[in-house]
Amino acid sequence: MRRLEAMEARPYPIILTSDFSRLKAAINEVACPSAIMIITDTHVGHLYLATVKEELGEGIPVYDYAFKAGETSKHLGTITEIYNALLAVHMDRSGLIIALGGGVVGDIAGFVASSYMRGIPFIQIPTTIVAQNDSSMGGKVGVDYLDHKNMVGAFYNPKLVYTNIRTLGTLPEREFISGLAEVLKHALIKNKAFYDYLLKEKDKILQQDDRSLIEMTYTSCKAKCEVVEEDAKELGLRKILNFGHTIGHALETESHFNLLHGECVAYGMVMSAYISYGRGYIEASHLKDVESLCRAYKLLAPFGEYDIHSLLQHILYDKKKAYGKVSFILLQAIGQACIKNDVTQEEIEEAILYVRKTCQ
Ligand SMILES: O=C(O)C(=O)C[C@@H](O)[C@H](O)[C@H](O)COP(=O)(O)O
Ligand SMILES: [Zn+2]
Repeated sequence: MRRLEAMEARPYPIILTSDFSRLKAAINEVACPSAIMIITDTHVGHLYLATVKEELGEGIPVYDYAFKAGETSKHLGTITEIYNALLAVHMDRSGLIIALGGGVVGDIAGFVASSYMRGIPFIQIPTTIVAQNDSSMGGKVGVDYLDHKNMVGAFYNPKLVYTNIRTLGTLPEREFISGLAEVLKHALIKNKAFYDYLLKEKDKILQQDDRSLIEMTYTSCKAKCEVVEEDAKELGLRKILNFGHTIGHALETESHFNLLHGECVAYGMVMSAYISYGRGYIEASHLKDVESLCRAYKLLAPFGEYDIHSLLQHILYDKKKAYGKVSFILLQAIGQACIKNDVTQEEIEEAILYVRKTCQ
C-alpha cells in the first residue's frame, strides 16, 4: 500500500492499494457520516457495489444509485435524478457521497456533492486508469452541456481517494490503454525521470503488475497534485494539465466520442510536440521521444480522415478561450511544458497533417 497527501493546504489522503479491505478504516479517518449514498453506474455497480457495501458493514444506512454507464449520461438530467434519490432517503449534510467508478461517475457524483444542500462531503473510489491517475484528484467535477464537454461544473475536492488497482483487471483493454495517455502526459509535462521509468517498466505496467501499477499511480498522482497545489482554479500553471487536450477535445467531438478521451489526448500530445518542434522549442529527437512513448503504450492507432476545417472550428471555440485567445500547452523539453496563446491556425493545420502522415 502507498499513501499520498494531496494538497498541503486542505489535505486529503490518496490510498493506493490492491483490495478494499482498508476502505472502512480510511473513511473513518476522514468522516463520521450518518448515512452513505454510493453513486455508481450500471457497469461498475454490477462488478463492485456488493463488495464495497460489504466492506462498509451495517452500522449506518448505505444507499446506492446507479445511472446508465457512459459519457451520454454526463448531463444535468442525471444530476437531477440523483438529487431526487438523495431527497427520497432524506440525506442531509451529515451524509456522505461515495463515487464508485470511472471519470464520468466521479465527475457526476462530485458535482452532486458540490451542489446538493450547497455541498456535502464525498469520497472517490476510482476504478479506471483515467480516474485513478487523473480525474479523481484535483477537484474538477461537472457535466457536459449541449455539445460542450465539461461545460458546467465546480472545483470541489473529495475527502479521500481510495484506489484499489485490482479493479483495473475488469477494464476493457482499449480503455486501459487509452487511460494511460494521461499518465504519459504527467511524465511529459512534469517529470523526465518518470518518462524513463515508464519506458523501462512498460511490459510490467501493460501486464498490470501490482507493484508497478501502484508505483506508476503514485508518481502520476504526485505530479498532478503538485501542479494543482500551486493553482487549484486553473488560472495559470494548472493549464499545463491540458497538454494534448485542446486538439484532443476537438477530436473527441469530431469523432462523436467514438474515439476515447485518452486516444485523442495522445494524438493531441504529438501534435503539440510537433508545434513545439516547429518553433524550435524542442529537438526532432524529442518529438520522436513523445511518439515512441505513446507507441510503447499502444497508442496512436491509424488516424482517421477527420475534416481539418471542422477540427479547427472546434479548437477555435475551445471553452478555455480567454480574451479571444486559445491556450496551447507546448513542450520545452521532455518533462517541461509551457503555456502559449499565440499558436496559429497554420501551425495547427500542419500538426494535424503531420499526425495524419505519421499515424497510418
Ligand atoms: O485536472 C485538470 O486540470 C485537467 O486538465 C486534467 C484533464 O486530463 C482532464 O481531462 C480534465 O477533465 C479536463 O478538464 P477540462 O477543464 O479541460 O474540461
Ligand atoms: Zn484528460
